[in-house]
Parts: sequence; structure tokens; C-alpha cells
Amino acid sequence: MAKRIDVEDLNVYYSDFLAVEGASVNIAPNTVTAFIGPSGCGKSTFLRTLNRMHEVIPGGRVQGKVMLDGEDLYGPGVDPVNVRRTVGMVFQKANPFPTMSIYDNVIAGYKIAGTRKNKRELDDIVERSLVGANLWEEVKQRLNRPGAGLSGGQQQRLCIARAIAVEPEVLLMDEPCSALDPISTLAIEDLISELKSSYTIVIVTHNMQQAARVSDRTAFFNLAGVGQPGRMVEYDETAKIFSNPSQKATEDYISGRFG
Ligand SMILES: Nc1ncnc2c1ncn2[C@@H]1O[C@H](COP(=O)(O)OP(=O)(O)OP(=O)(O)O)[C@@H](O)[C@H]1O
Repeated sequence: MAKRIDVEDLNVYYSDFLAVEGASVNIAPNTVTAFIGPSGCGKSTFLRTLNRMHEVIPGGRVQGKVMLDGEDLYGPGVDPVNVRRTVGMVFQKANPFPTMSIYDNVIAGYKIAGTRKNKRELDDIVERSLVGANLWEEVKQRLNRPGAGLSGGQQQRLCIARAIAVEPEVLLMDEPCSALDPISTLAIEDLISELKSSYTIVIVTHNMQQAARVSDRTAFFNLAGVGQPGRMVEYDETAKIFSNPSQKATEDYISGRFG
């Protein structure tokens, strides 16, 4: 079941460096939210706080609250590994395990967690996930071939299949199309629109047309200057952000006047 995400006044640090300051956001279940903004304003950093991947980086820490259906992800006793299972992530560069078969890539999350499943159950998971990622028809005859033998767009869909195989409730995507050609990009965008019925999706993108095409709501991040923390300047319906933003900085950015 897709979950809602509520972030309250989050500060995100790399050791002493405050990378994102005072970010708050309320994300409804079964929606797509896009994070846009200039390079270095903290989009990826903020995204990684939503599944506790930020703290894997040495010196990475947060202040504030990230709630998933009202439960604080950073509360005492919360297991970060469990958080990352519930909140899956897809990265900029498709990163299938190259020598592993397509089949084994999809079930990698279960193997790593040491979850025991019989062959029939695993077959079902593989088919369901590849169907969900719109890749099944293209690979069903070659499930035992290495993941690295797929095209870039197929590899990215394989990574999406791997992410959804463990049945997350939220999917985070960090520039998932930046290494893809326009056709593969459209395939991923179509897929994002389909996945929305099952998951809450948050995507970082540099492509404003993409944000406009796939997202329901958009958050614009900005940076006051070099060495300053990034801030979430405006967060609203995507149609509003792109047609009638309330902040001048947002308007300058989306109209290309950013400088
Ligand atoms: N591992 C790290 N250690 C220290 N500082 C980091 C680290 N990763 C990012 N930063 C810093 O945090 C700030 C935000 O970076 P982040 O990558 O989140 O920005 P971004 O908006 O996603 O940028 P881009 O659009 O270029 O990917 C930057 O000043 C960056 O240099």
C-alpha cells in the first residue's frame, strides 16, 4: 500500500556542512512528486533522507522529522534496513549486478536479506516485477542471461523491477532517465505514471518537461549562494509551478532566466 510522506523542518548535514535547511513537504500517497532546481541545491541529498540512505555517507546526519504514514523514520528503534525495503530507490545510472542473471537481479533484495522462498514463489516475484516494470515481454525468453546484456533503458527498467520486487510502498528515483535516450526516457515516464497506482513516487529530475509530464506536484529547490544551504523555495501543484509560480526565483528558473 502506498504511504504518505510528511517531512517537518528538516536540516541535512554532511558533518558540519548544512546542505539543506528547513525543508518541509507533505506528499500524498499514489502521487508523483518532482524535485527540481539548479545543481548543488540539495535535491539528491534531500531525496536520500527519505529512506535513510543519507546516513550511509560518513558525516551524514539529519535534524527534524521524516514521517511515513505518521511514523518517524528516524525514531528510536526504527531499523534503517527495513526503512530502505519500504522506501525503494532507483539511481541515475542503471546499476544491475552485471554478472548476475536478469532473474537473479530481480530477486537480489530477497537474496541479500536471506529471505527463503521456493522456486515457484521466486518465479512469481520475477514475473510480477518484470511485468510491473514493463520489461517482461522483452526478457522472458532470456531470464538466465546477464543483466549487463540489456540496453541502457532495459537495464534501468530491470533496476525498477528489482526495486519493486520487494514490494516497497514508496519509490524514490534520482534522475532515472538522465543516461537514457528519448525513447527509453518516454518508456520510463509511462512506467512512472503506471506505477503511481501502486506507489508513492518522488523523482529528482533536471528535465523540466519531464517534471511537467510525470508529476502531480513539484518542489523547487534553490541555493542562495556558494557554500549556503539549499532550501525548498516553493512546493505546489505542478501545473501551478509551471504556469504561475508564486516565487520569482521559481519563475526565473523555469523560464530559463536563472543565473
Ligand atoms: N558525500 C558528500 N559529502 C559532502 N558534501 C556533499 C556530498 N554529496 C553532496 N554534497 C554537497 O551537498 C550539496 C547538495 O548536493 P546534492 O548532490 O544533493 O545537490 P543536487 O541538487 O542533487 O545537485 P545535482 O543536480 O548536481 O545532482 C552540494 O553542496 C554538494 O557538494
